[in-house]
Amino acid sequence: MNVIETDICVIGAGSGGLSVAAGAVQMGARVVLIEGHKMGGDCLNYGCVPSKALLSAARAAKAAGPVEAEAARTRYAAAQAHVRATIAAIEPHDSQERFEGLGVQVIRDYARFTGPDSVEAGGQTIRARRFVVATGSSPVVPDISGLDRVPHLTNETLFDMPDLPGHLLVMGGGPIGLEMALAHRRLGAQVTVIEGAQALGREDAQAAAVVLAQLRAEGIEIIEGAQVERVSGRTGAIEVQVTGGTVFHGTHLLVAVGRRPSIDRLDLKAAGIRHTADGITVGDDLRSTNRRVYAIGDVAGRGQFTHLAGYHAGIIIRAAVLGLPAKARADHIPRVTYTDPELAQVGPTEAEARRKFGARLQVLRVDMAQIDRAQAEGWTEGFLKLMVVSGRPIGATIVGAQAGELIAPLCLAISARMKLSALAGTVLPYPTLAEIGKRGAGAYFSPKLFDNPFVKRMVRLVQRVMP
Ligand SMILES: Cc1cc2nc3c(=O)[nH]c(=O)nc-3n(C[C@H](O)[C@H](O)[C@H](O)COP(=O)(O)OP(=O)(O)OC[C@H]3O[C@@H](n4cnc5c(N)ncnc54)[C@H](O)[C@@H]3O)c2cc1C
Ligand SMILES: NC(=O)c1ccc[n+]([C@@H]2O[C@H](COP(=O)([O-])OP(=O)(O)OC[C@H]3O[C@@H](n4cnc5c(N)ncnc54)[C@H](O)[C@@H]3O)[C@@H](O)[C@H]2O)c1
Repeated sequence: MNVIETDICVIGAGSGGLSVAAGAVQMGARVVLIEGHKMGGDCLNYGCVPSKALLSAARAAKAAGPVEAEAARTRYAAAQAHVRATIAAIEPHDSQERFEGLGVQVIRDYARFTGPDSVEAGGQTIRARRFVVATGSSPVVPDISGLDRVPHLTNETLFDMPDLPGHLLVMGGGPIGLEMALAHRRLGAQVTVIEGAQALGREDAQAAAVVLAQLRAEGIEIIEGAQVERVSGRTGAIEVQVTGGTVFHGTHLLVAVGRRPSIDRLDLKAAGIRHTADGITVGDDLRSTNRRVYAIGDVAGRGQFTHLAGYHAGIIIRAAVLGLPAKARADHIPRVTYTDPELAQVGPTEAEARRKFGARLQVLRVDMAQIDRAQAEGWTEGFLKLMVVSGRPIGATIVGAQAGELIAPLCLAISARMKLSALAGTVLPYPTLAEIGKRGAGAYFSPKLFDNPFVKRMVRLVQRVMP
């Protein structure tokens, strides 16, 4: 068998793996990149990109107003075409040709470890100084009675549906379930979300309530506390039975109940790499139990976001390419659910911050309705919560129009561990929605300035003596 010797061997050409490969090769390392399926991974082909493209088409459909069934089907076909066109526009950036052009040796096959310092793929053995496992995750299809016999969709098949479903049943009220529920509702389907616990249960409860109320107002049925126990039927006539015996009827079923790390094909044992059900076990340095091997992105079990995989890639470049010490932080990683309104979070929620900081935590709240631009646009639903400890922001929740954009300056402030005074002192254009962050920071200083007897005495004194 042909043996390739290299500096860095990256397994998985998705968000994390591509970033490591591009960075490492451009900095002078020899890089082998192994991909078993599509270049670009989940985000480009089955995740962020198609889901946001479908949501965009759905927003346009809502703005255009309701149409008859036949027109809705045509509109759905156009929305799917927009999804394909968006992927096609981004694809070249993640392509084999581009990476080979950068000097990366690309092997198209599934890789498996054959020892602590070797993997096999494409009929070749690859020995590397460092390995980076970036194999991502796949949809969980739970062991529910009947599900193995009933046709169901996941994020890997949803974007290829030939026709608009009449009534989409969505199992799971997490970000995938709710984003796709909204997209399909706006494109003309009936939609029922069946959630075993609480929809958006990981999020700030007040913020989640704002989103859920709006989704229900758009006609999406959201059932909470309803664990799916049995599934039966066929495409066109599907029945889902939940705890308590209630049965929901629909034409199609989307399973969106979480993700599992993609490790089955890797033979991790052969390389002495330990893992749990969440993913490959790594420390803050992202090193596995085999010191030559790092794990990043979804497969590292520390969160499932493209920007997290990209951040991990930067840590690897520092550690494995430049040989510098590097540790991954987790306190500044944002997330956004792209419903309407959007829900954005960076750092801990109020409840998480209270558990950690107790009485040291101060929470500042600004309602969207207090922002002039929000009034002008009619986007008054939602709020900002700013979690502050010792004069520094440590977390922020924004729910409302464009929350995903509005969270950016707070991500910067938390990531750079800036003081609130920096936010409060920034001059922002008026009238913008972004003023909400500055208003939150201002709310921290207002009582200190305006309700302070010492300040009032000082001002009286200054006014008396000032010529
Ligand atoms: C519907 C949906 C919407 C999403 N929306 C967002 C969003 O809006 N924002 C966001 O930040 N995140 C979003 N995500 C999450 C995001 O897609 C993932 O966090 C991201 O893709 C993880 O990147 P990764 O590099 O870890 O894995 P991936 O991008 O999944 O790449 C892993 C690659 O490894 C390959 N592979 C697996 N096993 C092997 C092997 N043994 N050998 C060789 N190759 C292998 C796979 O084929 C794949 O190409 C969404 C996910 C889904 C499912
Ligand atoms: N906008 C984004 O950034 C974005 C979008 C989509 C996905 N993602 C990533 O992908 C991950 C996975 O998303 P997801 O929505 O699949 O998973 P999730 O784990 O976030 O949510 C799954 C939901 O399904 C429910 N559930 C589980 N079993 C059930 C059952 N038998 N019956 C009914 N409900 C059940 C859970 O209670 C949970 O609320 C996310 O956590 C996120 O990291 C990110």
